[in-house]
Parts: sequence; structure tokens; C-alpha cells
Amino acid sequence: MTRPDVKVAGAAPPTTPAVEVTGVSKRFKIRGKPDPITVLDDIRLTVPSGGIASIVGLSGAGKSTLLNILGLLDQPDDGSISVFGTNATALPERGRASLRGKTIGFVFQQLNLLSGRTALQQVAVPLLYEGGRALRERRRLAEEALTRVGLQDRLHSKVSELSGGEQQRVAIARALIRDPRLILADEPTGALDPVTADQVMDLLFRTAREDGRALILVTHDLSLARRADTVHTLDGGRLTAS
Ligand SMILES: Nc1ncnc2c1ncn2[C@@H]1O[C@H](COP(=O)(O)OP(=O)(O)OP(=O)(O)O)[C@@H](O)[C@H]1O
Repeated sequence: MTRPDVKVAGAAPPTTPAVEVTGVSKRFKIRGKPDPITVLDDIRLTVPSGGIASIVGLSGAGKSTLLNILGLLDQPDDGSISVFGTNATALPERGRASLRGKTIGFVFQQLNLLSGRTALQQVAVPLLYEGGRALRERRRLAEEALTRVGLQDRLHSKVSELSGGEQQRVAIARALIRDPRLILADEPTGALDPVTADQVMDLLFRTAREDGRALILVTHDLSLARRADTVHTLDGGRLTAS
């Protein structure tokens, strides 16, 4: 007899989406204006586990606002966000921070790297927030993450001594260090020359595809956006799939 709580070998894999956004709106109060502006209006988005989605839109369309909400860094005014089946909107701030730390890695155009630190120290920073790992273990994981992005020979270089593309690879290694099932990337190659940008994007896509991580990419670059499984356009506060 099979107990209902025992998983049967060969059963269908879980189909819980990485992200499920329902009816999300966001308004901002503008100084000197009586009425708030609506930046996001009834947004719906589902990104399957391991899926790659891109979000495009003109400057000011609300891409970063949406990404901040998807990354649980900001709360919507209406609607809900579920991350791997957990309704994050209903959680208190601490619960959201914990879910964020366990499941999401961020790669931004602004690297937010601390220039005085070595690549190894920089990449290990998220493990300090997590707590509970010995220094030796943190170093081993950081070395592993830097090796994955091809920087095994630059472990002890200060970030200020690295090129823009190398710095962005450090940022990717840092985003991967806690093994997130979802990566959020906001114009990750916006500051790089086209050849280096391509190499960094190849790395990001490869990392997502090979490891089955979901990736949500915000970009102005349409040809880059088309490499995703689904392309979504943000315009007038509405998100439409194209
Ligand atoms: N904290 C805030 N307070 C008031 N207005 C805001 C705030 N954050 C964003 N906005 C406004 O919301 C709109 C969308 O901004 P957002 O940064 O999300 O756009 P974006 O699509 O990412 O633009 P870009 O491509 O130029 O980075 C803009 O009009 C911006 O001024």
C-alpha cells in the first residue's frame, strides 16, 4: 500500500512556478501633484520554475519598480506575489527577507561592489548575512562560485583592479553563492561594451539553463530580450506578453 505522504518514484515533478504575480499595482506620490501616478496597473506574470523571462519597456515605464517588487524589496499597493508557492505579500518584512535570501539572487547594472575588498571577500558577503558557516566554508564556496564564472585566477584581486566585465562576473558569482532558484537581473550589461556584454549575458543564460534556475531579465536591448523563453513589454503601467 502506498502512503499518501510518500512520494512515488517517477511521479511528475512539482510544477510550482518560480514567480506568480496577480493584479499587482503600484502608485507613487509625486511632489507638488495632488494625485499619485500609477506606475504598475494590474500586472499579471507567471514565470515557471527554470523559465527565462525578459521585461522590456521605455525609460520610466516602471521596469525597476516591478523588479523591486518581484525581488521582495518593495511591496505593491494591490495584488500579490508568490515566490515558489509562498505568498510573499502576506508575510511580515522578516519573512520576506528570509524568503528573498533563500531563493533570489540579484544582478544589477550598478554593481554595488566594495572596491577595497578582494573578489573572494566580495562574493562571500551574502554568506555573512546568512550566518552559521565557518570562514573556511565561506571561502570554499566563494572560490567555487568565482571558478564557475571563470575568475579562478583573480580570487585575490581587489574589485577596483578588475575590468568592467570581470566586475560584472564577480557580481554574478555573488548572486549565485547562496544557490538561488531565481535570478533577477536589471540591465546587467548596460555599462559594458557589446562584446563583453555578450560574454557576460552568455554566462548568465548558461548559468540559468544548466542549473535550472529561473531568470527574469530587465533590459532595453530587444535582441537580448528575445533570447528569453517569454518577452513581456511594460507600457502605460500594463505588462503584455509578445
Ligand atoms: N520612490 C519613488 N517615488 C516617486 N516616483 C518614483 C519612485 N520610484 C520610481 N518612481 C517613478 O516611477 C516611474 C518608473 O520608474 P522606474 O525606475 O521603475 O522606470 P524604469 O522603466 O526602470 O526606467 P529606466 O529604464 O529609465 O531605468 C518613473 O516615473 C519614476 O520617476
